Amino acid sequence: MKLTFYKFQGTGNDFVMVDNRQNLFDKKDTKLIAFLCDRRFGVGADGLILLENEDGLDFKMVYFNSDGNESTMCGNGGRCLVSFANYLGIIENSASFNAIDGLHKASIKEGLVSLQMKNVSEIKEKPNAVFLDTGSPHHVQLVANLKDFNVKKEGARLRYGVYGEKGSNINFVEQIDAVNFSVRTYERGVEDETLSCGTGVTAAAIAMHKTAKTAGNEIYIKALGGDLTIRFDVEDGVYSNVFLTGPAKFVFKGEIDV
Ligand SMILES: N[C@@H](CCC[C@H](N)C(=O)O)C(=O)O
Repeated sequence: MKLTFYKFQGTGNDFVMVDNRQNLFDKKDTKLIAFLCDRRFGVGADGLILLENEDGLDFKMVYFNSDGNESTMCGNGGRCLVSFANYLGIIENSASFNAIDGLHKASIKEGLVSLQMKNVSEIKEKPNAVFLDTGSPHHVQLVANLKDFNVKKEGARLRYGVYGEKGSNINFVEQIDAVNFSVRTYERGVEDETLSCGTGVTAAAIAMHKTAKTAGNEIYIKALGGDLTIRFDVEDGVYSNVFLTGPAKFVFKGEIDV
């Protein structure tokens, strides 16, 4: 059987997209999803996303990591899915959709996709790191000389050593100036560094504000695969109106034997 797929990327975080509005895709087929994400034998991606119907909303997002397992929210994936919905003609420049962490609103302007993320209030400050959930769990840690930092080795050590089997994504951050930061992320479920992680840079921006490394509420992040902006309001320790903005682009469409 042939499966039609679409490849999208957001700051280098790349995804296989499948239009599953007819519900034909077997979500329990972990091996198939891992195969489609495999960079040597399949299409190649950090994750796979199904676009499905949702009553009263534009669509529903179902996200799987490249290991084939369904996971929690993916910020760059959500932005790419909005771009995909626009490509399919389901939406024009705005969208409301459901994901595993609830309702998301998004807009497309001047080629950039802006996605509203969940509110964040529970933020755990540890001696050398911050842990918070921006739709997915994130450890955020400042390091010196991020460019030469061994993200894969240290990320894997913390992911399993501190957070166990359930795990966490691990973000390493270097401050550039008052509102600019560089971030590199080790993603669970990919079990490697990716070029960018949307929920990760959102977590990094909030963590930097919470620990007074910045007083800004518009933070600019350099990921390996490109630049992202995070804006938020904060009142009584609650971060709301959190928006993640950046490019989300169509790469190619294809068919694969499955
Ligand atoms: N790349 C994502 C995060 C995807 C989820 C993550 N790997 C997990 O399982 O927690 C993003 O852009 O947010």
